[in-house]
Amino acid sequence: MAQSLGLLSSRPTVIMPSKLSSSIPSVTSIRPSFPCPRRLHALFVRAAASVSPDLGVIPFDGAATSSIDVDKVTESELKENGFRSTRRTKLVCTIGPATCSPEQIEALAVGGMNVARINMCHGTHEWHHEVIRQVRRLNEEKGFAVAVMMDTEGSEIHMGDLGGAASAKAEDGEIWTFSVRAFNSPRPERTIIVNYDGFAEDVRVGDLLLVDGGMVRFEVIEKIGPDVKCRCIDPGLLLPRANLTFWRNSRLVRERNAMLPTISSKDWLDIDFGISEGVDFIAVSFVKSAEVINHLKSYIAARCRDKEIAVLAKIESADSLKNLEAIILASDGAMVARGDMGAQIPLEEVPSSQQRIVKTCRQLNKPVIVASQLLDSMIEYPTPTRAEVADVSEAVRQRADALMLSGESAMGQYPDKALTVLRSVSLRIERWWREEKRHEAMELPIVANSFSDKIIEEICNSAAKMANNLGVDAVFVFTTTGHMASLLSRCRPDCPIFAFTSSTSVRRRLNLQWGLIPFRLSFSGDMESNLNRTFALLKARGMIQSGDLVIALSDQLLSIQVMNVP
Ligand SMILES: Nc1ncnc2c1ncn2[C@@H]1O[C@H](COP(=O)(O)OP(=O)(O)OP(=O)(O)O)[C@@H](O)[C@H]1O
Ligand SMILES: CC(=O)C(=O)O
Ligand SMILES: [K+]
Ligand SMILES: [Mg+2]
Repeated sequence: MAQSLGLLSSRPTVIMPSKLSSSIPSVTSIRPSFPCPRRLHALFVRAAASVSPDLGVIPFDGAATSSIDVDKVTESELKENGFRSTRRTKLVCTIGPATCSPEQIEALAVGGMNVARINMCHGTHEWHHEVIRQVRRLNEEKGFAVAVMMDTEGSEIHMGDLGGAASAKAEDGEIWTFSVRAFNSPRPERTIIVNYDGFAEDVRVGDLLLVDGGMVRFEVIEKIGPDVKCRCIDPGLLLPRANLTFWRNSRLVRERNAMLPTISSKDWLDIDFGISEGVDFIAVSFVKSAEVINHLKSYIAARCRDKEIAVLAKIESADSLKNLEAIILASDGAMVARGDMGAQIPLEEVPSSQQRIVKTCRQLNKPVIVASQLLDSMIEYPTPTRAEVADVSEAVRQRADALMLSGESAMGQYPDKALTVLRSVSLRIERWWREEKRHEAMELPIVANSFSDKIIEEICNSAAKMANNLGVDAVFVFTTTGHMASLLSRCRPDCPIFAFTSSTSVRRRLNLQWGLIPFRLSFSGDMESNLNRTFALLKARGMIQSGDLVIALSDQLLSIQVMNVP
């Protein structure tokens, strides 16, 4: 069932502007017949049009005005449970062998996936292309707004694949060889290929070699040319292309590998691929400084003028924590990549780093994802551990924008169940904290760097405060660039935020941000008519009801209105 319905059309097809047939009523005939909304309080903050040159009025597009894009899942959630109970925390799923079929991707979307992540450490461009195609098809045919995030490999040291094996078990006391040799013939047993040529020179006998942040540990016992012999001291499962770090005297060793570029030659090719595929986000692994983010952003800007790709900084190294504020300021968002982070800083420092990153992102108005091992045991088991549920709750309580599944959805046995756990824990914890009014207010510094942005920011702060004080059902924001919606999200109001944008790509990018329910809708500079039409469209689909109290904002008019749905 298609999810882009004309107001008066019951045709079960997607109505794309170009495909609208003459049988669809014209704009004038679909105007709702009820009178304009009764204003409880009408507050207009109008500023001269010149303050915001980028907020031009979108041409009134007759064809597109008759429809609104929303997916069936959002629609039925709103219908059945009302605004208040919608999930605010967004969910990112890594797509892998367990979830790459069209049916599996759809099951994830239905289960609440907001962003699909593809990890360029694995798979071919053809494989990733097919995944992206499936996500796009789902969006077009079913009205979803699932964004695609490409995650770069980065040039940190990692193992090669395991000669086709899905995993290998390393037992206590076993001797394994780590080598930079290229083996043509079948490789000898217990041999692991390392991607970094300087490996044998950099390690020393006595060093500890940590696989995957310490999931398996080895001690270096001998170096023979390019081969490094190691004894397993903490047994475990080796996974293909797992990350490797080495430690000396309890400290992470940063030898020449510290000089490896953040974006490798292979990463640049992957980024070109991502640009050509029109991915929505590029997450950069092992960011060390803001420069690399600035460099990538100008690279992207020079190559795609018509579409925007947001750049997310993955915070997973000691360097990235050192330069945190500058990196986040330069980026469009960040990821707390706890997997590698736990291999680069002491494990006991990971929780406080997470809290610091989440807070910094919120203050700087950048979306933040908490990632890795949230439900790790669900790779193998159908129920999470209590500790995992507590970990998910903590990230929700910190009000991170999004939570991410890695192995749980990429190669685990219970991807859908893992997503259900994230969804239900998020909903429950959000409601609990909201009802008990347990959230501490956070000081939100001004992020605007122009006067027009400052106006928008003040409007959002005031609207969020009003929304809480008046107990409104939802804030509606008509946003061209998405910026106003994200500033509202930053305030983390008690009610959900309906974000209307005429751009499908802005809609997808907004889907990563806390509390936003993004809709695609063409709108004009005339708020009266925008509101009437939006109310009519949403009411026709049962998503709002007469009497609902809403606050409506527009980034074109710079206005705040409070009203009951007529
Ligand atoms: N496209 C893929 N093809 C095959 N396996 C995959 C794919 N994506 C993920 N996996 C599997 O899922 C596991 C966990 O996912 P993922 O690699 O995303 O973890 P991660 O810790 O987030 O990675 P990284 O730190 O490299 O970004 C991987 O070790 C791999 O076995
Ligand atoms: C997600 C990721 O890259 C990590 O946790 O290391
Ligand atoms: K990666
Ligand atoms: Mg990582």
